[in-house]
Amino acid sequence: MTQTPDPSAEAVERPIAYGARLARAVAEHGPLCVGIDPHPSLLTAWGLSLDADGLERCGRAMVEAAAGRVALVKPQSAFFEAFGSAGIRALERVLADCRQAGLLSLLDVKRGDIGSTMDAYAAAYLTDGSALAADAVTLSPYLGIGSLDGAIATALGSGRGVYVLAATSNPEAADVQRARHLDGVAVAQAVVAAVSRANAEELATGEPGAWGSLGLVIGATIPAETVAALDLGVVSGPVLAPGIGAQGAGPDDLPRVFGAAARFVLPSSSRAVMATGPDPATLAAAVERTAAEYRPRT
Ligand SMILES: O=C(O)c1cc(=O)[nH]c(=O)n1[C@@H]1O[C@H](COP(=O)(O)O)[C@@H](O)[C@H]1O
Repeated sequence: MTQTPDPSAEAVERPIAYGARLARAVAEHGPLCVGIDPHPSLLTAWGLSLDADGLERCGRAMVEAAAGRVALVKPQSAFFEAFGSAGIRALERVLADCRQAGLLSLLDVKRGDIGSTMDAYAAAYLTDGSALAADAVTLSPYLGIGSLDGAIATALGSGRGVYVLAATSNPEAADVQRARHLDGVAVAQAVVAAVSRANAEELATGEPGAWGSLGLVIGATIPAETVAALDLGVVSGPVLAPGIGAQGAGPDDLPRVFGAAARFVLPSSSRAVMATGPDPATLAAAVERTAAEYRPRT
């Protein structure tokens, strides 16, 4: 996995690495990631119209509730794409609000394609000046982890990050992710190892002790057999852990699944938080309460 950005570009102006920016935000606010998943049923429950205007109001209200209370938010692109170009425009506004509020955005797009196509996705999501630019995106490695090399280089070169799916929270995932390579290593573990190696290379040239800019996605609901197939001792970057709240996992599941890597875990909750809206004060209180549940006890 190649992850070193173009050295000539670095010499001109080196942006602050995503891992360093994230570690700082987590130190300030705690590790909770609030998901922005405007399901149609949620728009209805919030009294909003089932169109791009409803989406935009919902998404922007979530940014307002999260800003200054958590380190990052994760808009789910699918719910915006479902409304076509007007939905994409709403997503652009939500991302612009994040930038303005100084709130890190992790755009959940789960892209994974051949390398040349990945370069176009990277231009859309990981390049300064793009209307859809986020601080990080989710990527799928299941066309081969090497197919993500170009997107990873683009992310690192612009001070952004990517989160690579390793062991996801859905029950169907085990067939592929727990399968073993000929040498016996589980597919999900090979993803963990490749991302961790790339982080080690990045960190070798950066601030000691900082987080790597490349993350993993490991569901907080994964079963014991999947946990047993993973060695997370090598992790040195963020681990997004969806599955808390609506999918049933809670704070007590994190040590069971992540062990010593728990210090890198970003628990992510969408529906459980959003269900408390739309009243802004109630929503902000739910964000704060959930964030407090996951902050390390001092
Ligand atoms: O990449 C993700 O965020 C993700 C990975 C995974 O393994 N499981 C998972 O649920 N997700 C996403 O996390 C969100 C789940 O939200 P809630 O179940 O409502 O908290 C959705 O946007 C999912 O697409």
